[in-house]
Amino acid sequence: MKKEFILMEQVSFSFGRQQVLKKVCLSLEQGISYALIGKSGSGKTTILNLIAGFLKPDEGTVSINGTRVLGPRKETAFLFQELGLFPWQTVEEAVAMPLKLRGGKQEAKEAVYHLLEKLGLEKYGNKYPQELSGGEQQRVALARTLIGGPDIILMDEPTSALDAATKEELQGVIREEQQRRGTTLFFVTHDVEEAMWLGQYVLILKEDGEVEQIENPYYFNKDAREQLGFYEECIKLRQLLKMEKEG
Ligand SMILES: Nc1ncnc2c1ncn2[C@@H]1O[C@H](COP(=O)(O)OP(=O)(O)OP(=O)(O)O)[C@@H](O)[C@H]1O
Repeated sequence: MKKEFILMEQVSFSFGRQQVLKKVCLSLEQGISYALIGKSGSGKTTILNLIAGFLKPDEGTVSINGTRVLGPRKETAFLFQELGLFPWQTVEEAVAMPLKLRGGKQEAKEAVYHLLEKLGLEKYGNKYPQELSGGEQQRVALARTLIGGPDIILMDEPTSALDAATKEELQGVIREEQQRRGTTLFFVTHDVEEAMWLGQYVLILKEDGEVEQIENPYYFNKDAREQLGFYEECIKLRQLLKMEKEG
């Protein structure tokens, strides 16, 4: 039987007097990738922050694997728009940071270079973020997200600032790593095509707080982007979002 891993039950949240989420329910399984889409301002990032434990619900509960989320947990990793790479840290130091914080030393270097190699960054170990392109910086941030073997990765529009080619490259790495590692991935995007490429399920956050879940038949299809059906599904999703805005 399928079992929920991340569970939001009747979650309401307000910033001051502005109610952002009203009785939102979500049930996500372990090892699956979920894309969250919805109109601007509907509360997608707020949901991410609640699962991350950065915000607390006013009402309702968020739990992970049966334990209530009361603050950030070390097995949850994040990749947000602001990458949080420090100008004084080399790529190697940045990627090793999560392991160092947990007390790993020599193993850290090996693990870091193993991952840098996987992400095509092995030559950049001694470079600083400002010496790298936007796409390379994103891959460094992704390496830092993956290094500790998190069981959940939360991403907020991870490719929105990238040009088309770099975006595709990073999406490829994210998709491959998620499928290989079986990490639970939950990400917010404005890009319907990205949702269909990286999400095994696409979740639509609606105005009334309802979340519609659509299974993506193209998720395990490597050639999906060469198929007309893939783009037809994207158009359908875009129309659903538009109806949501108009309705
Ligand atoms: N720190 C904050 N203080 C006050 N209001 C906030 C804060 N963060 C977000 N909001 C408001 O809460 C609402 C939901 O914001 P949120 O960022 O969750 O939406 P979103 O769906 O992710 O939007 P977008 O797609 O535009 O990124 C918005 O109206 C926003 O202005």
